[in-house]
Amino acid sequence: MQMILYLKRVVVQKNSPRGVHFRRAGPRQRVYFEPEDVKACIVTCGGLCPGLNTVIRELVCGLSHMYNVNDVFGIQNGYKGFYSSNYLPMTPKSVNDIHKRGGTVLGSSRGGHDTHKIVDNIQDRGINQVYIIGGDGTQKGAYEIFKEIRRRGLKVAVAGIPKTIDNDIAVIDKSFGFDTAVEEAQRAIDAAHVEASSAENGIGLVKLMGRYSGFIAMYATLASRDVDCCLIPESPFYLEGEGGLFEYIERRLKENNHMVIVVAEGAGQDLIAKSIPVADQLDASGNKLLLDVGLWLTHKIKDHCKSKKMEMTIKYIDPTYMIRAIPSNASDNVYCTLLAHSAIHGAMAGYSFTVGMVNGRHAYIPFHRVTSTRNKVKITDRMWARLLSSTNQPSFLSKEDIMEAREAERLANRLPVPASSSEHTKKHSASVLSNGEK
Ligand SMILES: Nc1ncnc2c1ncn2[C@@H]1O[C@H](COP(=O)(O)OP(=O)(O)O)[C@@H](O)[C@H]1O
Ligand SMILES: O=P(O)(O)OC[C@H]1O[C@](O)(COP(=O)(O)O)[C@@H](O)[C@@H]1O
Ligand SMILES: [Mg+2]
Repeated sequence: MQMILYLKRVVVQKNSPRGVHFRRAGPRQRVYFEPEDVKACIVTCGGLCPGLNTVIRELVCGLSHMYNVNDVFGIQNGYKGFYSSNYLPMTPKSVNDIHKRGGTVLGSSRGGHDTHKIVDNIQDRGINQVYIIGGDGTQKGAYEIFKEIRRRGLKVAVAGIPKTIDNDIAVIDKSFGFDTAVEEAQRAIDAAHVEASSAENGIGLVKLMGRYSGFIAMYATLASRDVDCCLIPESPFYLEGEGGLFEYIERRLKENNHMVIVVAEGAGQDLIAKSIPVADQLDASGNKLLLDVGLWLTHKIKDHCKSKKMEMTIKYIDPTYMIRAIPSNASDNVYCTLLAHSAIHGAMAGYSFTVGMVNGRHAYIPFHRVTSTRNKVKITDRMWARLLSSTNQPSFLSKEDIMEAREAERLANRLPVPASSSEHTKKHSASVLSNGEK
């Protein structure tokens, strides 16, 4: 069984003359597996995300209702559960209500990916469909499992379903749970706004998730309209001097008596490291553990205002785990259902892949495509420009920084050097092209 690519023209990217084609997701006329021979398992890995239980439910119910597959098992607590825990039998009845709960009924974990032990167990237990729900690390793990399965010549389909609250998975339009997280973040921003506006020179500071990508912070800011400044990892900022954060805070407080700052957890890590030098620490999966930018900023702002003899109050709200521990909202529930169904159709057809929506269409994506890069906010793109104009915050960038970021983006996308006068027009038409199939 092979990963089959490029049969259906679904996605055409602007820079590749022949385009990059992914196979369109959906039911196939002919399936590879006989339903009565299927033994499927489901695992959830990495951090939590709204919608995990919905995906699990729809995998179990979809396999049963669409293909009459009833031998489905849950792997407990992430990858290590393949070789260290009992496999849980799952039925449509046992998962009937789980989509109403946050978290994952299967449990999750970081670390513990031992490819050989995992594939040994898949082989010994006669599993022939493996559904793996998780983020970038998990999809790398799924690819390793797929390669080992292929090396051993096993007839096992591996279906990756990308999850991450940070929305940092490459290629796909959006990860499930992201909308729910942005919606929940509004409650924290509202609280920060109420606290700030009820004090004299009040500052509300909200920290949101986003290790390397500031999508939650950016969308939560755009949605709220109460935010005066949004800080994300992709846009370095500085505190002191002209155009710095302190100057902006002073101005905003003078103008409006209060302000709200949203900071993504990965923002300003270089600044913190400079002021509090500590050795890098990693979690069990090898991800860098971040220093608390919210707490650090709170102290820095307080110290600055004290040195300027400015009376002020700052309230720091950290809702990070609250926004990912809730059940998914209606639109994420629908999205989770479609992803689960696409995964089932692909696995039944015998493919191995990561499933996802690409330019509005569900597609089967080769694992390496989603694991080789990370989706990040482009600070030279329209969305970040919209945010800057909605908050009125400083960009913290010099003209040189912007040119440098544009050049890096141009090189990464292998775009031609723009003629300066027609640069905007060219960029615009290229973006339009990249968003459509034709
Ligand atoms: N490069 C890799 N190769 C194999 N497994 C990996 C790799 N990176 C992470 N994993 C495994 O994937 C799981 C989840 O990874 P992690 O980074 O914690 O979360 P996420 O998948 O959400 O990014 C962990 O069990 C980890 O051991
Ligand atoms: O404390 P934990 O659960 O290890 O994870 C915290 C991290 O998980 C995230 O939610 C992302 O997790 P994933 O990599 O699992 O998608 C980050 O935003 C955050 O830094
Ligand atoms: Mg990750």
